[in-house]
Amino acid sequence: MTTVKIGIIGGSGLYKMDALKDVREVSLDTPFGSPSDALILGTLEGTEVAFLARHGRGHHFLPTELPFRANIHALKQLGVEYIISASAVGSLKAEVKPLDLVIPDQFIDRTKERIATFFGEGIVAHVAFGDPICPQLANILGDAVASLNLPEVTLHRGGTYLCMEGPAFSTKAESNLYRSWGATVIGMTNLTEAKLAREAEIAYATLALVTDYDCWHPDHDHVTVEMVIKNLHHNAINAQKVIQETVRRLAANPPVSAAHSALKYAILTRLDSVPVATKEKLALFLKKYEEVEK
Ligand SMILES: CSC[C@H]1O[C@H](OP(=O)(O)O)[C@H](O)[C@@H]1O
Ligand SMILES: Nc1ncnc2[nH]cnc12
Repeated sequence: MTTVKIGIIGGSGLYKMDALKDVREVSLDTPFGSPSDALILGTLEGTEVAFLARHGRGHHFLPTELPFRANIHALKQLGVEYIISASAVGSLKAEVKPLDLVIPDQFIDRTKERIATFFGEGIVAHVAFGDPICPQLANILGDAVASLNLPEVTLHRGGTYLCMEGPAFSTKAESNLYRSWGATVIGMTNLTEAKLAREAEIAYATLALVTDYDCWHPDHDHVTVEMVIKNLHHNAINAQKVIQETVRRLAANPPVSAAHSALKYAILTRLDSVPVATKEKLALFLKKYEEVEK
């Protein structure tokens, strides 16, 4: 199979990358079911990348229904070492305006109905997640945004992404609570994805595209899908420019990331005592450590 080091996960409003060349589709199966859609392989700035529409190209999956594990496993199967995620978010701070770009460096978890690990069924692992976003990849993403001088867009490097369950948007009381916690933006997808990427030893960073002020701002209407879609169109154009520039920089200088060895000290279970079926399911993640244990 082709090896692809850079994966792109497109969120709401980013269902394809127009600049991709030599485009091919691959439908992959995984021990965790089927990914959200076929993976789109192609070259961007001369570098082979894999693109996946997080909710499917026709936006079929609720955040809760997303096959997060299959998506990350499928990217790992291709050889992906870096994931650039693009996501629509609401702003929880006055200075972070719709159409601004945020590169979060932290998460707060308010999800409740998701499986956010590949482990279990006879194997226990606890990955470090104090820095959930790869700082090196986030820097490259930030530098790419800064170099583009996008009109009317402010870049915010760092910030906390509060990940809620959805699908309904927040109540005003919730939105204000998250503001009191210091959260910067709110969305429904990225924390789960970042955790699984870490377990899969893939460096992960997010380009968060602000579409609204959620429902807390006294001078702005409460978020609606109509509002999000209107701003997403503009955001999707910016997102593609940023991703293209990020891929160019990343391919020229791929950084070493702590994420690439996240499992080194995380697995508590002796691999020779793991049930065969579990070992087979996780073979893609464990093979490098099995050789060490032998
Ligand atoms: C369309 S508004 C809510 C929807 O948008 C965000 O999606 P994504 O993170 O995939 O860009 C948010 O998380 C919700 O899923
Ligand atoms: N206000 C909001 N809350 C949750 N997810 C969002 N995605 C875009 N805007 C959002």
